[in-house]
Amino acid sequence: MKTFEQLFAELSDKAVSRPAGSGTVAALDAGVHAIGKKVVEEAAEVWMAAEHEGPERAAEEISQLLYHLQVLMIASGLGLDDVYAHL
Ligand SMILES: N=c1c2ncn([C@@H]3O[C@H](COP(=O)(O)OP(=O)(O)OP(=O)(O)O)[C@@H](O)[C@H]3O)c2ncn1[C@@H]1O[C@H](COP(=O)(O)O)[C@@H](O)[C@H]1O
Repeated sequence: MKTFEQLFAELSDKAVSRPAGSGTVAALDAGVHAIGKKVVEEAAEVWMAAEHEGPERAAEEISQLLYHLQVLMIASGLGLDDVYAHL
């Protein structure tokens, strides 16, 4: 288990170190357009899970949406504080 901040630190490191086989590196190389499409797809899956599939599936889909949002943040040059400033 990891927190939002721990995952963001891990993904930020991977963006720099670019380890072989990393899905995050592949997503970053695909670019903001492709990552954005993934965010929209995952958001729809969150909605469907929450409405039809129960809390456990909703939690799983929400974790995936948070992951893709973090990849989009990194691809856009945004840090945690840039987003937290608006919460
Ligand atoms: N938390 C996640 C995470 N959540 C979601 N995903 C990605 O999102 C996909 C889930 O999307 P879908 O539900 O659409 O499943 P899918 O259709 O089978 O996936 P695709 O065919 O679209 O890739 C997964 O296959 C992963 O590619 C994640 N990929 C990585 N992480 C974590 O990110 C860290 C870095 O990962 P790597 O960069 O791969 O090393 C590690 O701690 C991982 O646990």
